[in-house]
Amino acid sequence: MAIVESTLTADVTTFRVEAYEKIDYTLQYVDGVFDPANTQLADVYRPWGRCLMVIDDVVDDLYGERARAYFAAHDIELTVYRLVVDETTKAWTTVEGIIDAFTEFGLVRKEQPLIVGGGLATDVAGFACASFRRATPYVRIPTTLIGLIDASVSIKVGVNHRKYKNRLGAYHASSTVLLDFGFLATLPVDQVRNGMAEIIKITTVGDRHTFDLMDAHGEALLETHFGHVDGEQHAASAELRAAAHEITYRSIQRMLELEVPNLHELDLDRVIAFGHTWSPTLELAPEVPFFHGHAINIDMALSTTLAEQRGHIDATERDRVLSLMSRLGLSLDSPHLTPELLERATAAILQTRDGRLRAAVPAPIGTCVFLDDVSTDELVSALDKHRTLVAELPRGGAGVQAFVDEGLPA
Ligand SMILES: NC(=O)c1ccc[n+]([C@@H]2O[C@H](COP(=O)([O-])OP(=O)(O)OC[C@H]3O[C@@H](n4cnc5c(N)ncnc54)[C@H](O)[C@@H]3O)[C@@H](O)[C@H]2O)c1
Ligand SMILES: O=C(CO)[C@@H](O)[C@H](O)[C@H](O)[C@H](O)COP(=O)(O)O
Ligand SMILES: [Zn+2]
Repeated sequence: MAIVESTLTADVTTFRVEAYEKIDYTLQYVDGVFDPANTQLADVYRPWGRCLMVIDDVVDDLYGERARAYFAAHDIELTVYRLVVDETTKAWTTVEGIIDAFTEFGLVRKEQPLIVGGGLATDVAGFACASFRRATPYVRIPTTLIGLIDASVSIKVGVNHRKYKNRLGAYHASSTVLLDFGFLATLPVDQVRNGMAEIIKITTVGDRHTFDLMDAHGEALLETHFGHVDGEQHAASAELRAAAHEITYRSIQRMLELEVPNLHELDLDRVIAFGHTWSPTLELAPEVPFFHGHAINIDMALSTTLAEQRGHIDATERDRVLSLMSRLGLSLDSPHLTPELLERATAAILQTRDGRLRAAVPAPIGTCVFLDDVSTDELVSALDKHRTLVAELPRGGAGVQAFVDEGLPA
C-alpha cells in the first residue's frame, strides 16, 4: 500500500515522522460469483495464474465443486485449504494453521489469498493475512448474512484469546469483497436469524426506515432466507426480494457511513457497537458459546429497556424493538446474564473503551446516544425490569437455536 503523504522532520535531539497510508478497497455485488461468465474473481487471479483459496469446510462441501470448475474454466490453478472453525476455535492456533498453508503454497509477497466463508473464516483468515509478512493483501467472499452485511464490510479482523472476545486482531481491509447474496439459499435458518441480529443492530440505532422494513418483513425474510427459497408460510416473491435487497444494501451502506470516517476507531463512541457492550463477555461465558447474533441481541434488548428507563425511547418503541427480536426467535434474555456477569463485563468494556462505558442506546429508533454513567445498581434494576418484560414474551425471552452446538450440522 503506497504511503500517500509523509513528512520527516529532525533536529539535534529529535526525529519526527508523520505518514498517512491510503486504505482503498471495494465491495462489489456479483450475482453468481462462481459462474464462469462472471470474471470479477478471475480478473484478480489471472495475472498470477494460480489462487490459494481458504474456504470454510461446510461451504466447500456445498460450493467447492463450483469454485474448482470456475478456476478450471479460467485456466487458473486452484489450491484449496479447508478451514474448520467455530467460535470455540476462533484462536491464534487456527491462524497458525492458515499461515502454514501460506508457507506451503509459497505465497509471494503481493499474492492475494482468497477467503470464502462466514464471519469466522474471514475474521480468522483475515487476521492471518494481517500477520503474514506484517500485511498480505487478500480477497473476501462472505457466505453468511453476518459476513455479507457486517463482518466482510468491516476492516476489523481477529480472534478470541482464552475467554476474551476478539482480543487479538488488526485493521486489515481486503482489496476486494465480492457480495453474492445467492449464498443465503443454503444458509441454515438459525444462521439467517443470527445475521438478522446485526441488521437489527445497525437499524435500531442507525436507520429507522430500514428498521421499519425489517419490522414489516422479518418473519418472511427469515423463512425464505431473504427471498432465496420458498417457505411454507411465505413465498420468495419479487416484492420480498426487493425488500431484502433494500434492507441489506442500506445495512451495508449505513455500516460504511459510520465506519469509514473512523476506520481505526480513534473515536471510541461507535454507533456500530450497540449490543457489543456486555455481549463480548456474555457470548463466551457458557461452556458452549452463544452464536454471536444471540449474544449481541440480549445486550441490545437490555440496552433498549435501559434506554426507555432513561427516557431516550418511549415504551411503545421499546416494545416494537423487543417484539421484532422475539418474533424472529432471537434471544432477549438468558440465565447467563447475571448481575455478576454484568459487573465483570462492564469492567472489561471500560478497558476496551479507554475508561468510558460509551454504551450506545436507541434515542429513539434510528438514532443513538452514548451512556457513560450507568452504575451497576441501575444496570441490575434495568435487568429486573427487562426480565419482567420478556417473561411475557414467547419462550420467556429465550432464543431459538442460540448456541454454537445447536446449529451445527449433525
Ligand atoms: N469483523 C467484524 O467486524 C465482525 C462483525 C460481525 C461479526 N463478526 C464475527 O463473525 C463471527 C460470526 O460469523 P458467522 O455468523 O458468519 O459464523 P460462521 O462463519 O461460523 O458461519 C456460520 C455457520 O454457517 C456455515 N455456512 C457459512 N456459509 C454458508 C452457506 N452459504 N450455506 C450453508 N452454510 C454456511 C458455516 O460453516 C458455519 O457452520 C463471530 O465470531 C463474530 O465475532 C465479525
Ligand atoms: O461484532 C463485531 C466485530 O466483531 C461488529 O458487529 C461490531 O459492530 C463492532 O466491531 C463491535 O463494536 C466490536 O468492537 P470491539 O468492542 O471489539 O472493538
Ligand atoms: Zn457483532
